[in-house]
Amino acid sequence: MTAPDPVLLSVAGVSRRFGGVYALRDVDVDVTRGETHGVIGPNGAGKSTLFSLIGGHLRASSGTIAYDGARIDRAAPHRRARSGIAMVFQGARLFRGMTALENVMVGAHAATRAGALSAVLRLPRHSRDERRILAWSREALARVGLADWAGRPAEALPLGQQRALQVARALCGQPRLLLLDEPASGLRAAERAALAELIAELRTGGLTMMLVEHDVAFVTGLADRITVLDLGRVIAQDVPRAIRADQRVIDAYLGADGHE
Ligand SMILES: Nc1ncnc2c1ncn2[C@@H]1O[C@H](COP(=O)(O)OP(=O)(O)OP(=O)(O)O)[C@@H](O)[C@H]1O
Repeated sequence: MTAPDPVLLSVAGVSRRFGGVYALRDVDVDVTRGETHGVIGPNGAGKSTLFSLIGGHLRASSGTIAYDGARIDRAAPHRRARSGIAMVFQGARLFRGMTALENVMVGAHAATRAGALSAVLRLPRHSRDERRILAWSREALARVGLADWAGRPAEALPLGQQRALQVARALCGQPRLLLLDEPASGLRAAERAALAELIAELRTGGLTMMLVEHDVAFVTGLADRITVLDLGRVIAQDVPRAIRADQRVIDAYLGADGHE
């Protein structure tokens, strides 16, 4: 028997143009199973574009994206989601007027055939599906440390817990690849630390993740490897310690003293 390919996601030679401007140019990124892969770069470097290409919300102008050994670059976003790619979008909203648990259940419905709309409308559903979704959702809430918040209105949660709730929503589809787009933005130091702990726990549990962040210290503390983008190109790809010492990265991004 052959061992499974260690690479879960392979972005190869990917470019994306908007008009005459390259948002990404000839980008290669491999994410191995179980890895936490950081993506950093200054404003406009192409980080969000890369995520949108992986999630299927944008199409590449050229290049290929493979996931679990198969090309996905022509697949619609919902197909990618069902194959196990989950995203926490930058600035994603929660459903107001719903509890934390209901918010997660809507996410679970979106990841199953039951459909998010029937969840929102509370239409009659197969009770077996329903029980399974309830169990997954409770499990996802517990996994992010929000079990005690299940019955509270989502909008009443502090910002740090709202971010954790978004992670729970992504987790309840039982993804194999979780993409996090600037999950720490706007959080205070203590909330950031709690989120970092949550991501570290998910990593220990074997989940493969891609983490886009402006906060370089946040990424270097969590990632196994980091890809640095600048003006749409990969300028470095290495372990965090090497990234911090890389002269091209310091020049482009980190500043002379090695900090952002
Ligand atoms: N829909 C679009 N139409 C035209 N240009 C775009 C579009 N989306 C992105 N761009 C351009 O592509 C480049 C990369 O943008 P992108 O948002 O991916 O960068 P980023 O690294 O995520 O930046 P930030 O850190 O500010 O979010 C930028 O020059 C941006 O102006």
